[in-house]
Amino acid sequence: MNWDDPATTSDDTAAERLVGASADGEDQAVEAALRPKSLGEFVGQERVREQLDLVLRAARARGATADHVLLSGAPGLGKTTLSMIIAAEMGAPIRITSGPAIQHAGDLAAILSSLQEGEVLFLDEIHRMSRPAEEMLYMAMEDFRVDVVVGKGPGATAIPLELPPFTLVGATTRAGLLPPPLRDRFGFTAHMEFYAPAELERVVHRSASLLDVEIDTEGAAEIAGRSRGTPRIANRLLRRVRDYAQVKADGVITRSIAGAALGVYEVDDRGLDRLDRAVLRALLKLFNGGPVGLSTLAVAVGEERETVEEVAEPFLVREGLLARTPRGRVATPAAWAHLGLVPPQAGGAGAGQQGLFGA
Ligand SMILES: Nc1ncnc2c1ncn2[C@@H]1O[C@H](COP(=O)(O)OP(=O)(O)OP(=O)(O)O)[C@@H](O)[C@H]1O
Ligand SMILES: [Mg+2]
Repeated sequence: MNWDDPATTSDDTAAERLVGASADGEDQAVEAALRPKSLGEFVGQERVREQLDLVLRAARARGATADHVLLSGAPGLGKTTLSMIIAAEMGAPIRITSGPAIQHAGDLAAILSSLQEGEVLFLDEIHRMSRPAEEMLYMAMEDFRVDVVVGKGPGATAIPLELPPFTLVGATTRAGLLPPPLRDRFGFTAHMEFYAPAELERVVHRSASLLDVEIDTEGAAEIAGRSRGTPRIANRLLRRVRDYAQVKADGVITRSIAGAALGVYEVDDRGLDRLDRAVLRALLKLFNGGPVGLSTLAVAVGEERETVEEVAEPFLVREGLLARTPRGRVATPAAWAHLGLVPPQAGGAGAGQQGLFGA
């Protein structure tokens, strides 16, 4: 597909973008090797780390099972990693499942009743659990008990079942979607923030050394700066830059190698990819910076509304390049600057034309 040409249409889903935050097949294969195994190894998130350290230390000192923990944050920020660290720090086994995998309360009852004392139950995408399972979980979390319903209709009876104490670690990208009774049953909620460039630099250095790749300080900074505040993206960009360094150079990653490699993959110095830039370019060039409706903008870049709204816009908004207003999408001054264009009002009549054939 050609995102540079606003007229090109495509049914591509942009799912395999290099700067996408969710895990692709290759990520899943290598992530296990790159996952920090202890709180000490976990880079950044100082506040969350400190709070969690206290929770876990106190529980250990009491010889008790740790309180239930809710991890909320965008994809790729380290929720699964932290859940494994919690188990490791408690010296406890971990059972991993997810909201969508638990469709019936019975599925959950089976898991809960087979837990060992002190075990960590990691429930990923907890906001996507079915309603009956959710209600069963309330009681399990609070009273370490479930009611198993036997039989159907008027003859059905609930048999109470005692559970061993366990630690539920729930993860969600959408904490706002959790019903308050569920949210309230967690003893501790960790809000994971996007990482600062310096933190991502440390992630890149750490991963490079695990992958046995040589990288200098500036090379790591270059990758970190394009990683959208997300360790998963930093690790993925590192792998692509490593390939480039191996094929085109001596394998050592420097600033110029990283820049050239990510240029090949069209990830710019701010971490925008072709889709992001196509949306911005259409907004600036075709609609003079807006406001323009989402549907019109989507047609202009030849994408589905949802792709523009859910794939491109969140990062553009976060970067302060695009604003969603009641009248439509509007480019900010930073957007004009990023694409090297001059906003119309700044230069008088016709100024928006400048750079029309350039950028
Ligand atoms: N603080 C960190 N330090 C070092 N590496 C990290 C850190 N956080 C995440 N990573 C790396 O980023 C990758 C993605 O992390 P993880 O799978 O834990 O994200 P997630 O929040 O569970 O994402 P999703 O919402 O998609 O499930 C892992 O390979 C891990 O190695
Ligand atoms: Mg995860």
